[in-house]
Amino acid sequence: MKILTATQTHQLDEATIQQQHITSLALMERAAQALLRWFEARFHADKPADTLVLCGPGNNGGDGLALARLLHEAGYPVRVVLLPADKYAPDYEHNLHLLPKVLSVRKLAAKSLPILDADTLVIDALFGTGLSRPLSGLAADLVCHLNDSGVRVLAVDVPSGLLANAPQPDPKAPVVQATYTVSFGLPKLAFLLPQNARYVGEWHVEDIQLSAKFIAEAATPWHFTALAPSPDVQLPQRRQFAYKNVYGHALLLAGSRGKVGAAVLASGACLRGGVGLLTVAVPGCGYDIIQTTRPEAMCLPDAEADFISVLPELTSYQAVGIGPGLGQHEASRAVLEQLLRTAQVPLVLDADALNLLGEHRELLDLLPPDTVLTPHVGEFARLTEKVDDDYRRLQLLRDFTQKHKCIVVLKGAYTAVGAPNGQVYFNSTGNPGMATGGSGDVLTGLVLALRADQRLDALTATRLAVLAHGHAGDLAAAHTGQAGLVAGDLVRHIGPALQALMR
Ligand SMILES: NC(=O)C1=CN([C@@H]2O[C@H](COP(=O)(O)OP(=O)(O)OC[C@H]3O[C@@H](n4cnc5c(N)ncnc54)[C@H](O)[C@@H]3O)[C@@H](O)[C@H]2O)[C@H](O)CC1
Ligand SMILES: [K+]
Repeated sequence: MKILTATQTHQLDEATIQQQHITSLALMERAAQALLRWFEARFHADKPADTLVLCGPGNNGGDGLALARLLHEAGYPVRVVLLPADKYAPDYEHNLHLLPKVLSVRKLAAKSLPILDADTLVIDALFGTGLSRPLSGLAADLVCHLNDSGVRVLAVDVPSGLLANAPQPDPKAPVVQATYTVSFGLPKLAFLLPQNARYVGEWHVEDIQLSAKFIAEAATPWHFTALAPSPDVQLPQRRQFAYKNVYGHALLLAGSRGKVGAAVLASGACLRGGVGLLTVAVPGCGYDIIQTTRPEAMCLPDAEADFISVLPELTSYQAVGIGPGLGQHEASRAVLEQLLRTAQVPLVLDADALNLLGEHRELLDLLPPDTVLTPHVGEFARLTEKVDDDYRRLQLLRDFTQKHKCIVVLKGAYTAVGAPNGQVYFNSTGNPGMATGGSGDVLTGLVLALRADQRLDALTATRLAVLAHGHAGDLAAAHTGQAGLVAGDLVRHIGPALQALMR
């Protein structure tokens, strides 16, 4: 699913109107109907005692007016407050005239900000994608009043004051802190960034049949990898007569004294990820552990007891993963360097392999094309630079993957997969329960399994692994709850998660 800019979103509206031979007013009515559908599904069981619709002067306000009418017709108690302006959008004017006369409609004045009771539900239809400058004056006062009141807010399209796809030009200007945001057609980039979570709240996208042709042709680096209604990336069925070579033989280098658990988790995920064969290279102290916990895997113990010091001979493998629990011993750094210099097969680098790269950045020039790196934000900062702004971090991600021709999985909520051509794919699955030790090791094992799979290209394999990892987390959390989720639960749910991604 593509993510478009505010400008492209306006063009998309125009294209929809032209291609479908409808008026802009009819498209606004569709948007309002979609909002009503969401509203009824969410609130039918606990109807708000009071719904206050705040309308700005543009089409976002027009959506609000149309929704106020529909809510009134559906029997909800509704009040409307209008933000005064020099000029109003034509469809706003039209919907204002369509409001039933019995509805309470008043123009906002500085001295009479609306009274907000705890059980009021506010609909924020002040500004949408047409926001052209930070909020000021009466609009800013109203938004501060709203945020201070602590009432529930449903933002129409975007929380007012928030730009859809760019950082806030004035960090001091207020932005609506919505409880819910209901948007149209496609998600907005702003929804996916941690720095905006407190404004966006729980977000949803409602279909309003926007032009599929325009969306297909639109150029954008941003994508959202959805699981439903059908997965954006799919795993081919296993063939009845396929040999295990099709699924590849993977080599995993992982573990050091006290961190052999990382090797256990990553190897479990690799096996559950459908790899044909798995060999795990561990320090001597990990031999019995791997042989006992993962009898399906072969094990190569290192001569050193506590860390990995020798790169195994590589000719039998279709993919190699390195990093979980590896430690940062100089001998292990040398193994990493030798791997980067000699490997002829896909590589997956995680955890301490990334920390070693960060410490020895000259090694970045050795990365073979399509190598997959799986840093969290801290590890990514060590590879690039520390930044506070999420938009800036996304730019660094695109620069890094294009410069090094690699794939970076930037882990977090909405994990971003950056491709060598600069495209970025945000993941839709997963939950906060996955912020727990070992979760990343599981992802590494799963990426490794799918990189060894001879049927998949590098980007598809990586996106599939990220989608399945998050889905496994969602399936697991349904049993354990988020707090009770541990990384081993993810491994156990990889099978069903991959099954849901089957073509
Ligand atoms: N496909 C869709 O997404 C649809 C979207 N719709 C809705 O339309 C808005 C976008 O409407 P637009 O008229 O372009 O912009 P806004 O309503 O967001 O605001 C424009 C309005 O406000 C003035 N303005 C801008 N910034 C400020 C400011 N900081 N202070 C004061 N005034 C400001 C500007 O000059 C204009 O007058 C979209 O979000 C959807 O909600 C359609 O209804 C249908 C389909
Ligand atoms: K809004």
